Amino acid sequence: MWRRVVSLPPLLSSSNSRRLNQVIQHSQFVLLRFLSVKFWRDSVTLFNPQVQVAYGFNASQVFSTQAEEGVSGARRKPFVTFVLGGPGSGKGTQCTRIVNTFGFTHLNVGDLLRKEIYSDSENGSMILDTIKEGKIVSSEVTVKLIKNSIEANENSRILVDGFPRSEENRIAYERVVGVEPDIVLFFDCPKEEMVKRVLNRNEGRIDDNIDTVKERLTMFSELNLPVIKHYSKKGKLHKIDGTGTEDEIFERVLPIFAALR
Ligand SMILES: Nc1ncnc2c1ncn2[C@@H]1O[C@H](COP(=O)(O)OP(=O)(O)O)[C@@H](O)[C@H]1O
Ligand SMILES: O=c1ccn([C@@H]2O[C@H](COP(=O)(O)OP(=O)(O)O)[C@@H](O)[C@H]2O)c(=O)[nH]1
Ligand SMILES: [Mg+2]
Repeated sequence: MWRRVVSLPPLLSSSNSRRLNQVIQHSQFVLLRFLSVKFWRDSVTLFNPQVQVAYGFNASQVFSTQAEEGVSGARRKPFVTFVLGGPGSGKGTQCTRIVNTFGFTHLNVGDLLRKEIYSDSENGSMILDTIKEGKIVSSEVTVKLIKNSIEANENSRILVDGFPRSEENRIAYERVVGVEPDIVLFFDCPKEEMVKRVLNRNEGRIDDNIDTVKERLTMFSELNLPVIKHYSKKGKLHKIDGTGTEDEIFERVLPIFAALR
């Protein structure tokens, strides 16, 4: 199109025509450069992790969402389930079943913290001491680990196992992540049964001993039960009888997720 315009005017002398041609070619070059720099800048911005964090998305999520949702392209936030219950109540065991049946991703927060101990991170020794004592690791550390894991995850369904363990944990999560969980499971189990299970767990955990489990049960009653009450008031809580065989308990879990399909 540019060339056609240039070749049009017999009204111009050949030197004027050449000059006009040069001007137009230069304009074309400037325009192309402008467009390619703009495209490059937009791409860099989109893939910049800080920008992604600021806007609460990552590029892979944007693109997978577009694939999932067709034309709308709006980001769909993951469906997050918090899984709560005392030590040994069967959270991890039932999460594995939910993953296998409903395709969730399992974020075991205790495991995330234990990984920090073995990865020589700056918080490793503090986390080790806290777990050994049966206390709760500071929200600053835990929420960051959870947020990073959720952001790195491509699955739209996530189980957060063993968090929040206190109201302070819950409030920090909601402030940093910016959303509440969609539903909350609570495996309700008598203390004697929980102690029996923990002492038989046999996974070589430093906190699976009678002194730590006693402290964990105190922490559970004082700090975790208020979180459970909070979600109950909000209508998000599914209280599940955590006694009986693993199969029997999973039978109680099934309808909760089947209803979401
Ligand atoms: N219904 C059950 N009956 C007996 N033992 C169980 C049951 N569910 C889980 N366990 C066992 O109890 C221990 C604690 O279960 P786990 O899933 O790790 O609980 P949590 O994550 O709540 O601490 C594990 O050794 C597990 O195999
Ligand atoms: O959000 C969490 C989850 C775990 N922990 C620590 O990690 C320990 C083990 O947690 P895990 O969920 O692995 O134990 P479980 O309840 O499954 O026995 C807890 O006692 C706490 O010391 C914590 O501080 N905050
Ligand atoms: Mg567990």
